[in-house]
Amino acid sequence: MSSLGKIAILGGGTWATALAKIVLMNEKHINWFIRRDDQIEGFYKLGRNPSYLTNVKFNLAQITFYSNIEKAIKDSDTIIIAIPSPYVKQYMRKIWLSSTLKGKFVVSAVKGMIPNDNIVVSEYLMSSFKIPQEYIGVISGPCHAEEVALERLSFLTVASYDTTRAKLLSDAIRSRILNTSVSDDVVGIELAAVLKNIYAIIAGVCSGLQYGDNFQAVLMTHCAKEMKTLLDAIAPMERSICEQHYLGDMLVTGYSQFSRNRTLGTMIGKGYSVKTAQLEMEMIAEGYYGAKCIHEMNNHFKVDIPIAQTAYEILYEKLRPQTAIDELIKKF
Ligand SMILES: NC(=O)C1=CN([C@@H]2O[C@H](COP(=O)(O)OP(=O)(O)OC[C@H]3O[C@@H](n4cnc5c(N)ncnc54)[C@H](OP(=O)(O)O)[C@@H]3O)[C@@H](O)[C@H]2O)C=CC1
Ligand SMILES: O=C(CO)COP(=O)(O)O
Repeated sequence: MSSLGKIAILGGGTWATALAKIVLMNEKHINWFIRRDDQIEGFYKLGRNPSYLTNVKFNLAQITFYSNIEKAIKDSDTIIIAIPSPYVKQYMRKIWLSSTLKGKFVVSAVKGMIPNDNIVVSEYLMSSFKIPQEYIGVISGPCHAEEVALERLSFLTVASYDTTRAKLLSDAIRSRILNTSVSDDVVGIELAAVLKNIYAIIAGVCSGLQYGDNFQAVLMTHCAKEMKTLLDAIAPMERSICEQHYLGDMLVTGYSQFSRNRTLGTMIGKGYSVKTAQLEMEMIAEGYYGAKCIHEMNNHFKVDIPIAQTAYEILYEKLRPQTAIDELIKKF
C-alpha cells in the first residue's frame, strides 16, 4: 500500500473499469463500489466487468467489491469518483450528512458539472461535504478507457490544490501504459473537460453534416480559443491552453472514434433527433448535460462562447444543425 492508503473507486462504468486497471498496475489491492449486485456477481463469475470494458481481465483477489457506498468509503483513504456527472449527487446523497469523507483524499475523475447547481465536482464536494481544498483532487487528460484496455500508451494529469498529494497519486498510477503529470489548476482542468465534451459534440455534428478535415481543423482552433477565453474569465490563473489536459483532451475527444460525445454529435448531424441519438447509445455523452450547465452558468458570467452556445441551441432549442453551424461559421 502506498502512502495514499487504501484506494477506492466509485462507479461501475467504462472509466471506473479503466481506472481500476490503471491503479492495479501498481497497487496490490483496491476497494470498488458498484451500485448493482448483479454486476458484482457477474464479476465473480467472469473475472471481468460483465457490462463495460468486458475485455479487461482482473485478478479478483486484488479487489474487494462493495454495493454499499458508505462502507466502501469508510474502508478507504483515497476515493476516486468515476460516476457520470448527472448521477453524482444521487450516489453521494447516500452519505449525506455523514462524516464519511472526513480526512480522505477525494479525487474526481468526472468530466462534467453537477446539473442545476452548475458547479464542477470539486466545488460540489467542498461545499456539500466540507472537504478542505487540499484534500480535493482531479484526474483528467486525453485518455479513452478503450485505449487503456488495449494498453496503448496514455497520459493523465492529476490536479490538486495540494500538489504534494497530487504527486503521490500521479506517481502511484504511472506505469508502462500510463504517463502522468501534476497540476494545481483544479477548476480550470474540470471546466476544460466539460467544454471539450461540448466541442466534440459540435465536431461530430459537423462530421455528420459532411464537413471534412479541413473545416474540422478550423473548428478545433476556434474551440481552443474559446476554451481559453472561458477558463481565463472563470478561473483566472497563468496557464497555457496547449497542455495535454486542455488542448490534448479536446483534440482526442473531437477526433477519436471512441468518443461518445463525438458519436452523439455525428448522429445529430446525420439527422437523428437528440433523444433518438441518446437512446441508440449505450453509454453517456456528458456534453449533453455540460452544454446546459455551461449555458446556465454563463448567464451569470456573460463570456462570448458561440461554439458552446451553438451546442446548447442544437441540443435544447431544437435549432436545425445546418442552420446552427451556418450561423456559427459567420463568427469565425
Ligand atoms: N469513458 C472514458 O473514456 C472516460 C470517461 N470519463 C468520465 O468518467 C465518468 C464516468 O463515465 P463512464 O464510466 O465512461 O460512463 P459509462 O457510460 O461507461 O457508465 C455509466 C455508469 O453510470 C451508471 N448509470 C447509468 N444510468 C444511471 C442512472 N440512471 N442512475 C445511476 N447510475 C447510472 C451505470 O450503472 P449501471 O450499469 O448500473 O446502469 C454505469 O456504472 C464521466 O464523467 C466521463 O466523462 C473520463 C475519462 C475517460
Ligand atoms: O474524456 C474522454 C477522453 O479523454 C472520453 O470522452 P467521451 O466521453 O466523449 O468518450
